[in-house]
Amino acid sequence: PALLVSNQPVLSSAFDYKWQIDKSELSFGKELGSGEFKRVVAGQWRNKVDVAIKMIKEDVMNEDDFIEEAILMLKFQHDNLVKLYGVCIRQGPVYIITELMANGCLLQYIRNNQHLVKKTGIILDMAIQISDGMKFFEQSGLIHRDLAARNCLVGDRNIVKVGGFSLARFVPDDEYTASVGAKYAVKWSPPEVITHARFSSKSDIWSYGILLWELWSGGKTPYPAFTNPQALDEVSKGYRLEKPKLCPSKVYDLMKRSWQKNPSDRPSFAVLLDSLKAMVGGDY
Ligand SMILES: CS(=O)(=O)c1ccc(C(=O)Nc2cccc(-c3cn4ccnc4c(Nc4ccc(C(=O)N5CCOCC5)cc4)n3)c2)cc1
Repeated sequence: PALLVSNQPVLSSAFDYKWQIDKSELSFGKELGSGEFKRVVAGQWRNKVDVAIKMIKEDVMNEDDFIEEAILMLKFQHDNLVKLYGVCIRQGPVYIITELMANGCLLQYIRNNQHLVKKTGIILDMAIQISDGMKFFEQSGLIHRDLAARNCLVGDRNIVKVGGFSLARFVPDDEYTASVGAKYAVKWSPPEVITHARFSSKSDIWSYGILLWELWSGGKTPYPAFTNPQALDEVSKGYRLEKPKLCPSKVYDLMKRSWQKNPSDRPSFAVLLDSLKAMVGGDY
């Protein structure tokens, strides 16, 4: 059941006063990134708290979906999920105010810090933090649907959190088929999502396996030699990403388990987390 808010009164009841931020209390800094539907700008709240301000691009995205993301962030808080501070819902376009992650998206961070790939302990810890956040998603009955390095964020001291809840949805009780033909990240999606839009925590697990590959390959795009259609075709015939040079074989084993064709043959985030934690200290 979607947490759809259809109009202002419902909206303001969804976010009681303490979650509502007055725009006049915000100061705006540099643009951090901008996507098709929204911009993200650094800022300050009451001139003392560093924040990231997500602004919906006027009329290209319906506000309800945007608000739904904020409601999910509000209801599901965890140390490894980007924290919601509040929303601005009056005074024009809606803003989502979150904690500012000082080092930006994980994909760019890994690309800009290639030396990290040689530091197995640091990359392993990043992988553990993300699987911790995703285990919470899994246990909450939430599906992220767009897990990738580009949707994770890096704070200070290599703290990593899962962000980009925009496509997150609840686990469907029935056969969930999202609007077919909707735009998904092909190279991060398992076969059952591409062919039947059948999302589940097991499709998030597949994406997490791809994310592990991104981490250990220094932020390369998966299936570098293939276009999206070619990758689709090869994967459906059983082809899988090779082990990145610096990736420990035990981690690669987890990637391959995450890419089992049959969703129920893939591990849970709880199992992945325990397996990764057992590797800390060098047993990989
Ligand atoms: C210049 S680059 O390397 O090509 C590069 C390109 C893109 C990005 C990026 O993070 N994009 C993006 C897109 C949507 C939302 C978000 C995004 C969403 N957020 C939610 C909470 N916090 C953030 C946040 N924080 C950022 C983003 C960028 C920087 C920054 O300016 N950096 C440059 C210097 O090195 C540290 C990072 C610092 C904090 N960025 C971010 C970061 C670096």
